[in-house]
Amino acid sequence: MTEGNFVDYVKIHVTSGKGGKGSVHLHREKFITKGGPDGGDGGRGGHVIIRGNPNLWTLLPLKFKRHLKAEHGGAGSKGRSSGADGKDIYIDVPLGTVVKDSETTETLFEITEAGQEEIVAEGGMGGRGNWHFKSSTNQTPRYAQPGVDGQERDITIELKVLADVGLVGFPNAGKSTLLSVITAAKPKIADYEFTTLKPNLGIVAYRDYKTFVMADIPGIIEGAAEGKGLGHYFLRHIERNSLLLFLVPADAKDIVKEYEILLDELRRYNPEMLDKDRLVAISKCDMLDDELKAEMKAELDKDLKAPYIFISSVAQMGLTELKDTLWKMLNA
Ligand SMILES: Nc1nc2c(ncn2[C@@H]2O[C@H](COP(=O)(O)OP(=O)(O)OP(=O)(O)O)[C@@H](O)[C@H]2O)c(=O)[nH]1
Ligand SMILES: [Mg+2]
Repeated sequence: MTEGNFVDYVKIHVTSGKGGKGSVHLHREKFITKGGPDGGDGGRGGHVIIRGNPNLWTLLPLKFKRHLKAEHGGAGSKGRSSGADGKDIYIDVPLGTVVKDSETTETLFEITEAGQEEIVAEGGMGGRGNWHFKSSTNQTPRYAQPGVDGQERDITIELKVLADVGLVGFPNAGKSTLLSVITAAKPKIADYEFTTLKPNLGIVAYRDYKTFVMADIPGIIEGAAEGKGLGHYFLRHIERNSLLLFLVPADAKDIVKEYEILLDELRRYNPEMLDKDRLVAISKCDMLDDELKAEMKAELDKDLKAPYIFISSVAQMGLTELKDTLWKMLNA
C-alpha cells in the first residue's frame, strides 16, 4: 500500500541524550597546596521533542525515520565549568497528530496547535561535579555523579485527518476523480473497485484564494464497520472532518438506498459521524439526459433526506455549485 500522498501512521524509536558526567577535579595552583574540589556539572542530555507545524499535512517526511537520537550532555570540567547541554531534536508533525506509546498504546498527547512542543523522551540530567560534595568531613571528595541515562521508547505517531471535507462513497463512485479535478492532487483513478487504498488529501482552491481541504478515502462497502473491505482502517480518517460529502453515481441501482447504506455504516462505526453536516453529490451525471435527470430529481426530492447536487467530474458539470455549497456549509 504505497499509493497516495498521505502517510498517516509511523513508528519511531526515540532516544534522548544521556546527561554528561560530573567532573572530579581538585583545584591546583602554584603555592596553593590543597585547592578545593572544583569539578563542574555535566550538561543535560538532549530531549526528543514533538512540535506542531502548521505547514505540514502529512507524516511523509517521517516515513523513513526509524530511530531518532538526541545528543548527550557534555561532561563537566575543572573550574566548576558545566558541560554543554546536548542538543534537543525536534520532530515536526502536522496539527491533529496523536502520539502514543507503542508498547502500552497509551495516548501521550495530541498536537493541535502551531508551535506546540511536547517532550517525548526527556534528556538525562547531568551529573553533579565533585565540588557539590565537599563537606566538613570530606574536604576533597573524589567522586562526582555520573549523568542520568536518556530515555528510550517506541512511539507511534498518528495523524487524524483534519481535512474539512471527507468523501464518502462506494468503490468506483468517482471520489478520486472528483479530487483530481477540483484539487491539484493526482490520485490513482481506474474503472475497478478499491483503486484507492490509502487516503489522499487535496486542497480545493476557491474564489479569492480561499481554500479548504478534501480527503479522498477508499470506498466503503456494506459491512465496513465490521471490518469488511478496508474496514476501520480508513473510516477513522473521516472521523474529524467537519463535513461529509457523499458520492453516489447516477447509474447506481437505487441512489437513496446506496446513500442509506453508507450512512448506516458510518453510524455503526461511530454514531457521532452522523452529527456532521452532509451533502450528497450525484456523480457521473454526464450519463444522464435531461429527461432522466428530471425524473431522478422528482424521486430524490421525495425520498432523499439530505441536500444533493448533480455533478460530473468528467464533463465538469456542477463543480462550481458544489464548491460554493461546500464553502457555505463549512462557513455557516
Ligand atoms: N462518466 C463518468 N465517469 C466517471 C466520472 N467520474 C469518475 N468516473 C469513472 O468512474 C471510475 C471510478 O472512478 P474513481 O475516481 O477511481 O472512483 P473511486 O470512487 O475513487 O473508486 P475507489 O478508489 O475504488 O473507491 C473511473 O473509471 C472513472 O473514470 C464522471 O464524472 N463521469
Ligand atoms: Mg478512489
